[in-house]
Amino acid sequence: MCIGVISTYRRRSFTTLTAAMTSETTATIIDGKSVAKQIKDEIASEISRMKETTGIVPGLAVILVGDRKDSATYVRNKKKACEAAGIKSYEAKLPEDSTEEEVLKFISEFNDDPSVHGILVQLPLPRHMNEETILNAVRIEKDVDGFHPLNIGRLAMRGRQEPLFVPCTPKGCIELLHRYGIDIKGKRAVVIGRSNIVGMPAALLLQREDATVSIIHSRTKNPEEIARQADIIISATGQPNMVKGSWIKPGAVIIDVGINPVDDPASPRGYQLVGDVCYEEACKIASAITPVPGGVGPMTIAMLLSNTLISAKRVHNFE
Ligand SMILES: Nc1nc2c(c(=O)[nH]1)N[C@@H](CN(C=O)c1ccc(C(=O)N[C@@H](CCC(=O)O)C(=O)O)cc1)CN2
Repeated sequence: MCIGVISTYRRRSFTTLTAAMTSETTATIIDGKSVAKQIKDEIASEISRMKETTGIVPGLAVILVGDRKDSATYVRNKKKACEAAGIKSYEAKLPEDSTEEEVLKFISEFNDDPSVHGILVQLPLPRHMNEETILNAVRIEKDVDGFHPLNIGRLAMRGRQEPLFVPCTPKGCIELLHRYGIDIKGKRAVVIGRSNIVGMPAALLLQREDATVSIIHSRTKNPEEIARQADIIISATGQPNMVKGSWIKPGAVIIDVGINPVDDPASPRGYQLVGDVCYEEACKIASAITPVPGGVGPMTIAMLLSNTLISAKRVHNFE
């Protein structure tokens, strides 16, 4: 039984379970951790070939503002992953009470530094800062997070200029589907959540892959009914265990982006991480599912390395 928060998405509850839910079917577990490792190995060997033939070392600059523990962990993990792949990392750590101007100054320095091929501002920023102003200051050629409005705009406009980078988490979701041989073309896809970082770009990527896409958000009426039509669900709401078994069509593929801490005094950290989707229930109904942890999370960092390599190759015309 999955226990989650009561969310605005859940307007009515379903009492009848589908037949598949009571059967013994078990979904394929989409192992993001292994896929991410494989991709990071592929990137490391490409970087080593690039270094040998041209001497070029890709560089990634990370800007961290404030003292959030989770953000500090993600930045540390990004740095470690860069080192292992042969990417040089540059770091700017600023205190919580820094001004926007101070952050913009670092962005400007990294924008002008030719050894930096990618710039990333760790999110969320402190509340007194304007995220848009800061993300807009990153040169689009170095926007390895793909959050610049020009890159997002290009993602939305097919047949015109292509985005230089695609946001890492949604890119990782699609990569998982590809690497598990899951067809997207012509499928009904439902994205739950419409954030700029995950939900919206995930929906844009799915429709670029020729899926028929719906987005469920906090004002959607009857979200269960819409979700139950999906062949593929990508959930990115940050609401623990919100998507119950009753939301899932038998045989659907579930990509769970949520990484939600819930109190667990028995665990060494005092909490455990759960997804947006009630995993136990979903495993009995879906054909494939990403676990939390070990699903989409590790792909975010693998895609960041991939975008940094793309940037370095583009700057130096390396094939
Ligand atoms: N500038 C950005 N900020 C943020 C992004 C982003 O893509 N760019 N995404 C998230 C945080 N994030 C990377 O920054 C991130 C989150 C989670 C993971 C991950 O590997 N999670 C593990 C569990 C980790 C744990 O045990 O604590 C997993 O899911 O298996 C990597 C990166 C918000 N900010």
